[in-house]
Amino acid sequence: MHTKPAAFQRLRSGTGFEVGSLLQVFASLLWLPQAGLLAYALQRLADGVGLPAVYLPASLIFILGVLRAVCDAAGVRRVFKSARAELSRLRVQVATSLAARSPLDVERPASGLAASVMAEQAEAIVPYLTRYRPARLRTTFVPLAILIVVAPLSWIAALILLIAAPLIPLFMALVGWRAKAASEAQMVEMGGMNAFLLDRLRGLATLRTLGAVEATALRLQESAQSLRQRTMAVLRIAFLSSAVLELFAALGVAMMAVYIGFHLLGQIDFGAWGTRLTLGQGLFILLLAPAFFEPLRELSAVWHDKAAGDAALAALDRLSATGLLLPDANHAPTGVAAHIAETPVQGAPAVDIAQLSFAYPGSSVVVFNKLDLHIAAGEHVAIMAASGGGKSTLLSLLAGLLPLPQGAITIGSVRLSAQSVFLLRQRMAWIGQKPHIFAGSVHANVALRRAGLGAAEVAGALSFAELDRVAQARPGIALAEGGGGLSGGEAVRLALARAVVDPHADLLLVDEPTAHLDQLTAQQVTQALLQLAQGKTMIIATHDPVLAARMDRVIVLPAGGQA
Ligand SMILES: Nc1ncnc2c1ncn2[C@@H]1O[C@H](COP(=O)(O)OP(=O)(O)OP(=O)(O)O)[C@@H](O)[C@H]1O
Repeated sequence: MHTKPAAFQRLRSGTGFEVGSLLQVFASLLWLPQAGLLAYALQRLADGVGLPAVYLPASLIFILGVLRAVCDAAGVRRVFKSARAELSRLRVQVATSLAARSPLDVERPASGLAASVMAEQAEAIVPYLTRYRPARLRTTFVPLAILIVVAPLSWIAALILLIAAPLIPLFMALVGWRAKAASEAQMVEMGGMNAFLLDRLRGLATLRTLGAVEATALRLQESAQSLRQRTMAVLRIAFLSSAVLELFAALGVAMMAVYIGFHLLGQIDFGAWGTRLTLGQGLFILLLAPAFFEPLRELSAVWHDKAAGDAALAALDRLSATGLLLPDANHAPTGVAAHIAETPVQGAPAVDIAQLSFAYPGSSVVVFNKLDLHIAAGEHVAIMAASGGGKSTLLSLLAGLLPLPQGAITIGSVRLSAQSVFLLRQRMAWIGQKPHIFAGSVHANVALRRAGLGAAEVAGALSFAELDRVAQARPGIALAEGGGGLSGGEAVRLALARAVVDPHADLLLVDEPTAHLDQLTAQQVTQALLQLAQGKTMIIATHDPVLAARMDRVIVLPAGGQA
């Protein structure tokens, strides 16, 4: 069964669309009085009444022409503006649903694919809304209006239109199925290629050192070739459908011309309800015949816009499919700044974990089974366990980056829940072993556009993290995506600087800060961390016994997470 994508059902056709599309339909319908006046004027000329008699109809034709152009332009403008607004709304919707997914969700769409669908493929929705939808509305009204006007003059003319017209949508529906499948295949290929390209570009250094650049280039070439074939398939269907429609439309108009011509010459004297058509009436029908097929031809020309639009909506839907969600995915906070300002400063929080059980959805590994832990306010603890023992998972659960587990996590006096997690996150700072560095200046990477962070605060934070002596870490220096330009230890210290400037952070969650660092750098990072953690609660996941020894307490997670 053919089901429409969910985004399609959510697609809003607000008043802008309706008014705009109706204006375009009205503009098309104005051709009827124009054609009537034109036929009348020619009839009068043929009657030999002289040129002055046609001045009035000619002026009216001109006025109607101007009105038509104005209505059409206004309609197109309104529809276009609404379509762009609708596209922005859909993008926000998809971005929100992507942001609601846990960063630990292994099924999250690849960044390249998400970027390609949201930025590039989603654009196909605009022609779908601006061209296909108004064309469909015109096809509903204009041929019907022409049929109603022509039928009382000649039943044969009406019959010709009636027979030729249904063949067109019938054929289009058949082609439409193929067109949609072809467009979907093309978009999947395009998204796949973008995802592959982005992924490999990120890992170019690895590929080069392992001598795998050739093989990657070959794979990319195959992908490009496949995309080319799929694009050609879409174009072939688009050309085929247009060609067939043009044929039907041309045949319909030709049949009408033959009938009217022979009727006016007296060769065919039936079909006009027992009378004979005048020259004016014949011309009127002849002028309307192409206008009858016009919306249908237009619909066929934009048929592949519909197919591409449907495919783009389906791709957006696949992106917004729910996966591993953040606890507050369905509790979008409003008035963020106000919330932060309202957060009472309570001093470092204690952390209580009671009967905590957790397994990743779809995984048979039980990471925690009824774990109990108490970390006192202001305490600095090291969490140690074998690799895969759940250290990072515990920190992620505390930070509300995974769905709520069974059992209770209480931070300060507030229990972690869908409602509280947003506010609780305001008082946490997360420092990971591989902090994400955005492409941009060091200043931007530390400030992260947070309110109230000027040059002085950022400089202070860099000095605290002992980055002020590193030439590559001056505030104005540009960093490459992924931290290019900084060493591993410098990147961790940059993450420290990010935490330093956060006045609300009194619970530090730190994931293996000294992993892969040399002894001296590890010592510097440890020192900076301890300094930062003064008066704050700090939980560090680590394998490093030297770092662990500097903490107030070491907690070893047993296998299976059972306390
Ligand atoms: N995103 C995920 N989806 C499913 N399972 C996961 C995910 N992340 C980790 N796991 C699994 O959960 C368990 C705990 O992993 P976790 O990363 O918390 O361990 P860790 O103690 O931090 O390990 P390491 O010291 O190697 O960093 C492991 O069995 C791991 O395979």
